Amino acid sequence: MFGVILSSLVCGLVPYLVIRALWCHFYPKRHHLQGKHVLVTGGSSGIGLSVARQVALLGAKVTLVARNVERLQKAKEEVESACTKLEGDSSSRVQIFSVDLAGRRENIDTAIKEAEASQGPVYMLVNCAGFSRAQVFEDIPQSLVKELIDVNLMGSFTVTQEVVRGMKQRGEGGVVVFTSSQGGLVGLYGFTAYSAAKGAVVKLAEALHMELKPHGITVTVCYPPDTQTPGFEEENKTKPVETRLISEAAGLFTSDQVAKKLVDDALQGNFISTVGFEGFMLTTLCAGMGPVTDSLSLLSQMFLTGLFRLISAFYLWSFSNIVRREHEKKITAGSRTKAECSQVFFWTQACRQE
Ligand SMILES: NC(=O)C1=CN([C@@H]2O[C@H](COP(=O)(O)OP(=O)(O)OC[C@H]3O[C@@H](n4cnc5c(N)ncnc54)[C@H](OP(=O)(O)O)[C@@H]3O)[C@@H](O)[C@H]2O)C=CC1
Ligand SMILES: CCCCCCCCCCCCCCCC(=O)[C@@H](N)CO
Repeated sequence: MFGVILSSLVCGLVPYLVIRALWCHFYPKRHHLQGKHVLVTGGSSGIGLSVARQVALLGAKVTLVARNVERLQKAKEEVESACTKLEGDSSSRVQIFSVDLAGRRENIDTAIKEAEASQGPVYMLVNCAGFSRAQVFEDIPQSLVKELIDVNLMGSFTVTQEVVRGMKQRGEGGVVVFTSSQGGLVGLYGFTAYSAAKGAVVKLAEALHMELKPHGITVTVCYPPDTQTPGFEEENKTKPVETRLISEAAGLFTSDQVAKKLVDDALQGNFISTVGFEGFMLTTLCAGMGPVTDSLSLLSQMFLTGLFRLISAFYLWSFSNIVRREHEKKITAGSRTKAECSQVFFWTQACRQE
């Protein structure tokens, strides 16, 4: 009986996913970017840089915001050279601003005002600036918790506040994108501080979506899995083995794959954007009472949540196996060291006695 239900669900899933992929591809876009101003925070590297390249290729004027000036300059050249085949002067297409989004609010406000003064009002804002650090709970210094929240949550909050004010006044609609993470939907080993910061971004986006809907401004949240970027390389230098093994369950993608899906979803006005089958299952399962932006996603959530909850139990079981195995390894290694220590102890004692 259970087998019949499960196999019919799985058989239904394949054609459904094909229809879904076709729908997403051919569904008409709600927003267009030709000649519009797109501001990308974290646009000098990784996912943000890929987003900047994609929107520039769609004819947008782009502002990149980050701290390091050399990386910004290099990113500007990269985006401009990607656009050489487009009509018009590509050198005036991209401008850069060096601002610390975890820093003083006046600097952030001034940069946005200057960016709008030269490229026109921001039509699309992509909050991509952020970082992650994985560490065991009790080892995380307060300063790191604060920094993770300041950059990932408060940075997005402040920039969006400033941009949305203008968007609402003009009444011409717009797009706001937040970058959370799959680790913002499920709390993972090593990500106590990071998951908290990225989870908060999701709730900020849900509430803002409700406020902005009557103004024709759509909100999208991107939930990337592990993505090959300089930020990811940095995270890997100190990441606990448990975090690495668990995260690997959702696969590894390129920043172009994540950015392409992000831009497609944002232009269609979809609230959720993710890549990969695990991403699809996770965002469907965790839809909760998030906004309904397209009927196909609502359908998946209605019919697949139960099945995906069951599947999640298997994933969680394998995750706890990873954690237990690593825990046992540490205990064995620990007791071996203790045994070695005591051997050394006896040996030195014996030497002393001699
Ligand atoms: N790569 C991954 O596996 C995943 C990434 N994400 C999220 O996607 C986003 C992009 O990540 P990714 O492309 O990997 O990161 P990168 O480190 O490659 O790029 C981060 C960008 O943000 C900028 N930035 C960081 N801190 C600040 C700050 N305080 N003020 C202004 N700009 C800042 C960086 O420039 P500069 O340092 O010069 O300021 C850089 O342009 C992040 O929010 C990340 O958490 C989510 C899930 C997975
Ligand atoms: C039906 C249920 C399906 C469940 C699938 C579960 C898969 C969970 C894996 C979560 C991966 C989290 C990666 C976070 C990456 C990240 O944010 C950092 N790399 C940032 O740099």
